[in-house]
Amino acid sequence: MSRSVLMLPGDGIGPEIVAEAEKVLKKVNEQFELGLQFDHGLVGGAAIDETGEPLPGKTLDRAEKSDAILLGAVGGPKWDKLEMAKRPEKGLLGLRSNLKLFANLRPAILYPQLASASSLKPEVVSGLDIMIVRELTGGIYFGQPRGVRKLEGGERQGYNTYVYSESEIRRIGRVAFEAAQQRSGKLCSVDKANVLEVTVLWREIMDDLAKEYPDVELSHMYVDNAAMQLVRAPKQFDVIVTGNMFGDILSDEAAMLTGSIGMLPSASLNSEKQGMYEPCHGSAPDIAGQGIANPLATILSGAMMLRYSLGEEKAAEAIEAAVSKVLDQGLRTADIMSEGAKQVSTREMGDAVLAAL
Ligand SMILES: NC(=O)c1ccc[n+]([C@@H]2O[C@H](COP(=O)([O-])OP(=O)(O)OC[C@H]3O[C@@H](n4cnc5c(N)ncnc54)[C@H](O)[C@@H]3O)[C@@H](O)[C@H]2O)c1
Ligand SMILES: CC(C)[C@H](C(=O)O)[C@@H](O)C(=O)O
Ligand SMILES: [Mg+2]
Repeated sequence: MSRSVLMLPGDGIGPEIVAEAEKVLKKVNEQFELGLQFDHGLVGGAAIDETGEPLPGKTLDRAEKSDAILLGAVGGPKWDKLEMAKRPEKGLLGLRSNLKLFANLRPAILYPQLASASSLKPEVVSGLDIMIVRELTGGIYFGQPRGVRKLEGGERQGYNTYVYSESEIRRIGRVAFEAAQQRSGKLCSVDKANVLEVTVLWREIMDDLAKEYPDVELSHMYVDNAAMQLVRAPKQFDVIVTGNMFGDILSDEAAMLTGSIGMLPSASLNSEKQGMYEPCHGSAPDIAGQGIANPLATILSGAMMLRYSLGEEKAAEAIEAAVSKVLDQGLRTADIMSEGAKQVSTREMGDAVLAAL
């Protein structure tokens, strides 16, 4: 059976890290006879430069037809002066909303080899394994109305709208409860229900859902406290479920517990389990073109793709084991470098994973 994977490298370090993930995926494709066909497309700034649009129709069409997508990152200062609707990030958000990729899974796992790279003391983070379930196609990112308007008197006012419907909350809630069932049975829902009505409803629906999952212990936490607890005692969390913007912020925070944002992969799924896979980090314009970016988050996103969209658990585990092996060998990109380790480039890291497979 032939399945198609669309590679969307994007901007900045995107092409550098996707090239390494592609090598790795092609190798497991051969080893495990997966029958994957690889195609490439344009998104973000790269697409603007070529076509004038951050999400060209051709890319969306291919994305809709593919079994899974691997995306690098989009954005960068070159396009920051464009109006919002034309920015590279619109291409990414357009893919997420058009493909209805409402469930964003962001696992923050500390590899024991990287304990000293974590922002926290080893005893606070050792064994850390958190799953952040972020709602991805709603909330303040997509709420209407939005924009910048002129007030009486001429002053301008920027505005966005934070909305969630019951059904949107319920469907992401189910993903999180099911994830908790498969893990330790603990779920923490993060909101701002002391201030925002939209999250009062969020909390109510989560409580309602909890009745259907008696084996899951549901707790609630305000987002400001959750941000603090993540750096105070992160191992109290197993699965976290939250809205689009809070999830964006908390996942970057959680990344540093694992040593680097360059270690955090993600899966964005729709109800058909079609998925887009991407590292949680951005296009890192400050290090683009230098060959020093960490490709592991993207390589691990490739493993998530094999697991969640392609049903190839063995191949996914092989990639994860290979990543662990290169870390055992003491190989580190600059962002996770520590004393006594050997610093390698983006390409050398990809080659090492390839060799470890
Ligand atoms: N999914 C995405 O495509 C995505 C995600 C986040 C940000 N962005 C975009 O990326 C651009 C830059 O955003 P930013 O600087 O706020 O965030 P960023 O994640 O690109 O970079 C933040 C910091 O982390 C470092 N970093 C990121 N990835 C790394 C890696 N793989 N290896 C080593 N270091 C890494 C960068 O060098 C930088 O110092 C913006 O245009 C933003 O909108 C895109
Ligand atoms: C680039 C941006 C639109 C995106 C987001 O905010 O979702 C990014 O920060 C992410 O975490 O994937
Ligand atoms: Mg982000």
